[in-house]
Amino acid sequence: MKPDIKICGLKTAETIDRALARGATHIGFIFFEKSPRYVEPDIAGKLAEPARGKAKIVAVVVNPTNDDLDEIVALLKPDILQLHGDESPERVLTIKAVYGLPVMKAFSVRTADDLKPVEAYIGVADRFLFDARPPKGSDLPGGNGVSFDWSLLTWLDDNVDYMLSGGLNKGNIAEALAITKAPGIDASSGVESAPGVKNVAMIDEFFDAVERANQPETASGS
Ligand SMILES: O=C(O)c1ccccc1NCC(=O)[C@H](O)[C@H](O)COP(=O)(O)O
Repeated sequence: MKPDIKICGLKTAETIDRALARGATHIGFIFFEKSPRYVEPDIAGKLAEPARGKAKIVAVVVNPTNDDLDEIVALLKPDILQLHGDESPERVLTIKAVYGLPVMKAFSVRTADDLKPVEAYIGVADRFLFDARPPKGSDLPGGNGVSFDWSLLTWLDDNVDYMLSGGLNKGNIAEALAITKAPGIDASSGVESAPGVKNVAMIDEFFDAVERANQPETASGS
């Protein structure tokens, strides 16, 4: 089955249009000021308008305060909040109750142990996003362009709904999907020509690679 496809860290109308035209199911805006993908909430709100009703608008936040969320929710009107920090299950429940929005909880993965905390969020978060653990020295909790061992996800129960993330690009997405059968995928650096600079040709190439990976195999001899 074709996975949901999220293009994250968008900052321009041109790249949002291309992601939508190619069938992105989710578009993400980054509200982490140190990121080269950071956008002011009011700008993100304007950029997101063409996507409304076509793709889910995702606000990516890291350990947000209530004031942060008040502003982002008012100006962006997201469909989903992606919590990409150390938010506890209790904090996730509070955020869901206050804002009435589904939450996608991100986890940084390098070893099997990194998946143990997931259990406490089952039935709490609406979806998970499994990203690679940031490399040493990185200031960014996400958007580092590095992958993790995808086979770690094969233990997951079929009813754990998630997006696979971390260093996905046109060259590795077929293998990532073959190993994980992920119900959703997320790409950022892999469709950028420089940190924070999305590239329409690379967006096209990524979607082309996903389409190729999803073509049914033709029976041999037919
Ligand atoms: O992308 C960022 O700059 C970022 C900063 C702070 C928190 C999260 C961030 N990204 C979240 C995402 O969903 C990215 O798409 C994900 O980490 C994958 O990024 P990449 O490895 O570059 O494809």
